[in-house]
Amino acid sequence: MINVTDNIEAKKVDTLLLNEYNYTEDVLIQNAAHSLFNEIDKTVNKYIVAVGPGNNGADGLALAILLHSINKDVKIICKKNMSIYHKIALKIGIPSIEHVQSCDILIDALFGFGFSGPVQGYYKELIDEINEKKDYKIISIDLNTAHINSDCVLMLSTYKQTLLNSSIPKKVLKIGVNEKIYECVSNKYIVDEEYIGSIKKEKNEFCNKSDFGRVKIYAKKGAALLASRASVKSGSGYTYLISDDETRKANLSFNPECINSDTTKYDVICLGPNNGVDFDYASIIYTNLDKKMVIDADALTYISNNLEILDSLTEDCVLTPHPLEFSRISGYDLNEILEKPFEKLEEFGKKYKGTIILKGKNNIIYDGHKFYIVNIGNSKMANAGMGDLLSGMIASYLAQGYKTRDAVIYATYQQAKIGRYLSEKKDTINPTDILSLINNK
Ligand SMILES: NC(=O)C1=CN([C@@H]2O[C@H](COP(=O)(O)OP(=O)(O)OC[C@H]3O[C@@H](n4cnc5c(N)ncnc54)[C@H](OP(=O)(O)O)[C@@H]3O)[C@@H](O)[C@H]2O)[C@@H](O)CC1
Ligand SMILES: Nc1ncnc2c1ncn2[C@@H]1O[C@H](COP(=O)(O)OP(=O)(O)O)[C@@H](O)[C@H]1O
Repeated sequence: MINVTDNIEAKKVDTLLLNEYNYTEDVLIQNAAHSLFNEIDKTVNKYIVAVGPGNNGADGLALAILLHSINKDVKIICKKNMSIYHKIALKIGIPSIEHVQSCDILIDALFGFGFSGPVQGYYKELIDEINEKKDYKIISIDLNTAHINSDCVLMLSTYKQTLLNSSIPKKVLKIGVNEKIYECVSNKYIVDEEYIGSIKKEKNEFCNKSDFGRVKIYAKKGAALLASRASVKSGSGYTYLISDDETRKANLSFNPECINSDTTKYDVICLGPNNGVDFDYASIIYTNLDKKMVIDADALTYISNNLEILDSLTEDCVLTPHPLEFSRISGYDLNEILEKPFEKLEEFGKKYKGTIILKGKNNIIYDGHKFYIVNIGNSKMANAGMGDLLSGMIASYLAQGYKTRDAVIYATYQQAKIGRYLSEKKDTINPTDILSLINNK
């Protein structure tokens, strides 16, 4: 998985690599430049590198030197940079220009994580000029310098936290440092295919349906159909729906594999999708504390009026709020949650047991120790019922024996991955579209 760092953590990584592991700035800059060089489009000819005063600028200069080595038409705009790469660039004849000219790619190597706003004077004027003249593609190194209209950001070594809220295309490039080294600095990770592959459970040839657990869902209306169908399709051995007559009747034709009656034998309960807020969730929760539990939607609203329930939750409980539901159960201000989701989840997670997922573009999963971010979904998925579907999927993977945290990660990733696949074909992605593709190879 890829570590996520805010600016303070990125600086700590820098210090750690230099002081504890004996890397030098030059080794890191060289590694960064080679990774950038490998990634950058070399089918075009004209490049301009806008160079800032620090190491972000040095990365840009080292890249310019590599582009020059393969005879590309590369120029630099550099008012000041004390690194050796500036001297080399000038010595080998890379032209230094003062104003932006026509080119194919402009590389923004002005500022990285060492920047602290606002930008004024010379750099402000240069940035305005870069944005104004734009007949080129702008590629930013590590972070897009304030207000630059970047087309792509190539992050170095870690995912930069501020870019979680940006829709600019981006990629993390390795710079020859083992990711485990970052673990003592950051506990935030972007979930990737590699991690999903490592937690995926394969089915034993001699298995039986009872090996894949029993899910009992308390839900009503369309939400009940979505959650229970998602549980069935994600592979739980048995799914039971506890609901009203009308819903069960509809479920019979929509979801024939689901069992429309109660059971005393089950491993997981999923509480809440459109189940009403006047239901007695407290007694179900208190009598099932030995089971795994997914608490969603109306059950979360009920808890916000019965907060003492939070104290009894176990490590095997999953809360699945969207930001407003999280605000209701935590008492935190909604804007504060949106601005500082990690801090707020940590504050909440230190008080109560279990795993929580804060849903949205960035699904942030916190298990009391680490944050796992699933950010491959898209806004076409923002419509009612998506959360109900997710609850059913999480319950299903819990029943199949996934660790609590991993069940949430696996379900969220599968849902978002289908959403990503469908986004190429559709403008709106409904939960039923996702349902039809759950478990497809
Ligand atoms: N460790 C790693 O993982 C690796 C990191 N690497 C690279 O290093 C980058 C970080 O480098 P960095 O620390 O030198 O900071 P950087 O972003 O170049 O800016 C600092 C300069 O900007 C100046 N400045 C700041 N704000 C300003 C303002 N508002 N207006 C005007 N000036 C302002 C500031 O001035 P000062 O505050 O010192 O007066 C200083 O001169 C990182 O993003 C990545 O690209 C790679 O090389 C390889 C491995
Ligand atoms: N902008 C977005 N980008 C990606 N995924 C989104 C976005 N908005 C919502 N989602 C997904 O949709 C679901 C929203 O859940 P929720 O708000 O509880 O929906 P509902 O209550 O209608 O079931 C989550 O799984 C989330 O991942």
